[in-house]
Amino acid sequence: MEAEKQREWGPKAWAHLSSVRNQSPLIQCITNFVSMDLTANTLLSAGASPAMLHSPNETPDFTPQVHALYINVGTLSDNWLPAMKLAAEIASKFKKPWVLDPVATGASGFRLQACLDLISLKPTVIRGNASEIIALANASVGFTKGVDSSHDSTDAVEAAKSLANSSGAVVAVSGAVDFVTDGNRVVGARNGVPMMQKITATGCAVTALIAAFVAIDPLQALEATASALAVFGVAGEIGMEMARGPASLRMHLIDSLHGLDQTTVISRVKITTS
Ligand SMILES: Nc1ncnc2c1ncn2[C@@H]1O[C@H](COP(=O)(O)OP(=O)(O)O)[C@@H](O)[C@H]1O
Ligand SMILES: Cc1ncsc1CCOP(=O)(O)O
Ligand SMILES: [Mg+2]
Repeated sequence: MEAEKQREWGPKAWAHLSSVRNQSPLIQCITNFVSMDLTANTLLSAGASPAMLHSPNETPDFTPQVHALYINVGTLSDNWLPAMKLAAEIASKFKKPWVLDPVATGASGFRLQACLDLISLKPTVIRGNASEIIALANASVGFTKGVDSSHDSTDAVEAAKSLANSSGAVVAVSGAVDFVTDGNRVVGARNGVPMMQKITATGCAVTALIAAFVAIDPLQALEATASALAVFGVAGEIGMEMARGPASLRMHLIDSLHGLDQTTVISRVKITTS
């Protein structure tokens, strides 16, 4: 029964990737300075259309036209926060899915409060590493080593369920296993390689990919999120076969994501219901 369920995920993940390629959803990204390049290139190599527009002067015109919005607080500053909140409000008003990456949310009270305020604007999906999801679920500063996690993803499954229940969002915790939950169901995506942690902004990039997958399947956010995480992980695995270290993995990961075919996705995606 479990093996049968797992076999259903490969075609599902392929269907999501194919739809992104066919529909090329427009994704507005309000993201950090570190991640802009990798995020835009990840979206392009998956077939989506990234746009890094963040001015509150253009958000009222632009956000209603996008297929999904991505907000990432990685290099948060006072003047960017109102722009993020405005974009989230407009996305919610126009029923556009939007996705939050709460980078280093436990690092300061300012960052934590910013993320809690953004979560009150009803994101469709929240994706963080284990320390970020634990900090949000506890609404407490601490738990984190800057932008990197000091916990394993398995440590954060209960926190993820609790955050999903309190926020109404699908919550994903990345790590060796990427867990995705709506507060009730929990699935685990078991693709990827540890070297992905040695490239800055892979977390940011996969959250953007989640936004693209949710853009083309907004009513099944859990399935779209798990598919995006698994597909990104498969691209990392194939990239690692050619890489000599983090810098070449970054290049090969993007190439592999661009070149993924049906047979590869269906045979390599590992998603289980836990
Ligand atoms: N130990 C690991 N094994 C396989 N993949 C991993 C591992 N750690 C992280 N990843 C992958 O790296 C990407 C970034 O995740 P992570 O490092 O947890 O996020 P962040 O960069 O936000 O801290 C995700 O696609 C995740 O699945
Ligand atoms: C290093 C760094 N500092 C602020 S944002 C950022 C990038 C974090 O990227 P990720 O969360 O994907 O590792
Ligand atoms: Mg991160």
